[in-house]
Amino acid sequence: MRLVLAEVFNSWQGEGGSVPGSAFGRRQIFIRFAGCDLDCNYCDSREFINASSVLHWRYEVEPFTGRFEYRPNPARLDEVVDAILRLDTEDIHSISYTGGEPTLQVRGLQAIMEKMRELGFDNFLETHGGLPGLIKEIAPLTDYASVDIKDETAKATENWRSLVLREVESIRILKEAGAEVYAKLVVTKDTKVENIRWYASLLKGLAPLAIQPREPMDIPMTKLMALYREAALIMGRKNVSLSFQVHKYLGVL
Ligand SMILES: C[S@@+](CC[C@H](N)C(=O)[O-])C[C@H]1O[C@@H](n2cnc3c(N)ncnc32)[C@H](O)[C@@H]1O
Ligand SMILES: Nc1nc2[nH]cc(C(=O)O)c2c(=O)[nH]1
Ligand code: SF4
Ligand SMILES: [Mg+2]
Repeated sequence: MRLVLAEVFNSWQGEGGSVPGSAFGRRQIFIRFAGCDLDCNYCDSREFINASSVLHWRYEVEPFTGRFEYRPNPARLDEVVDAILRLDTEDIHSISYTGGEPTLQVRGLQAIMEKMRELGFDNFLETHGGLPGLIKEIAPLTDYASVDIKDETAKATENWRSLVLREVESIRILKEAGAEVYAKLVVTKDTKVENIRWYASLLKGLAPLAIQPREPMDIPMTKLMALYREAALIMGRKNVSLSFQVHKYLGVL
């Protein structure tokens, strides 16, 4: 089994806010897969989007040291598991599978999620949710999931509305498989209120929503407050939270 990875590191989960299913503030070991089929204009992992150009993966030998060992891609499953276990600080809430888009390598993702569950870890999936057929294959191995709802302003793909509907379908699949799931929505100063209403109507009664300002932040607080309020009026005041990328403020991966 081979995996094309970007990096493996141990950090605090910096996103998700306080919605049920969020691991915000918890220790996680992150496996960042290379490759993505979308093109969000704000993506902070753009260097890993084209998997064929990611010739090496790296793992941080000690958390927060910025010291890495580099290995050639594709990675063997056993060497990735070895890197994870070396990074285990014995306070790990779950393993976070992110990227790029982890579900694009669904066989490798399945294999490592199985292995980590066997070793007693919970699995946390960070996904754009645009591939419900692949989500179906790993849903039984998923304990927690953050599924992005790509706002129109992300310009992630041609047919944006169809992507959002597929993301909602992925949320449904993960919930039915027993995972704790929340939706994450990156918003900008140009995010439209009528789109917030549409997302909130799709998510109402299905999953809570973490609203995350795009970094570097360009959205005025009054606008962020208005978007939050629109979502809460539709979804219920206990089902919406803010989420900031706190790891960027801490200066950690
Ligand atoms: C890099 S993506 C990888 C996982 C998956 N491809 C996705 O988009 O959900 C991880 C998370 O970072 C968020 N993200 C990426 N760049 C960001 C930025 N500049 N500001 C805020 N959130 C960002 C994404 O929206 C997503 O929730
Ligand atoms: N600390 C930290 N928390 C994160 N939450 C989601 C991340 C991601 O890139 O998927 C991420 C990340 O890159 N670092
Ligand atoms: S889906 Fe995720 S990895 Fe892909 S471009 Fe968007 S934010 Fe980046
Ligand atoms: Mg990140």
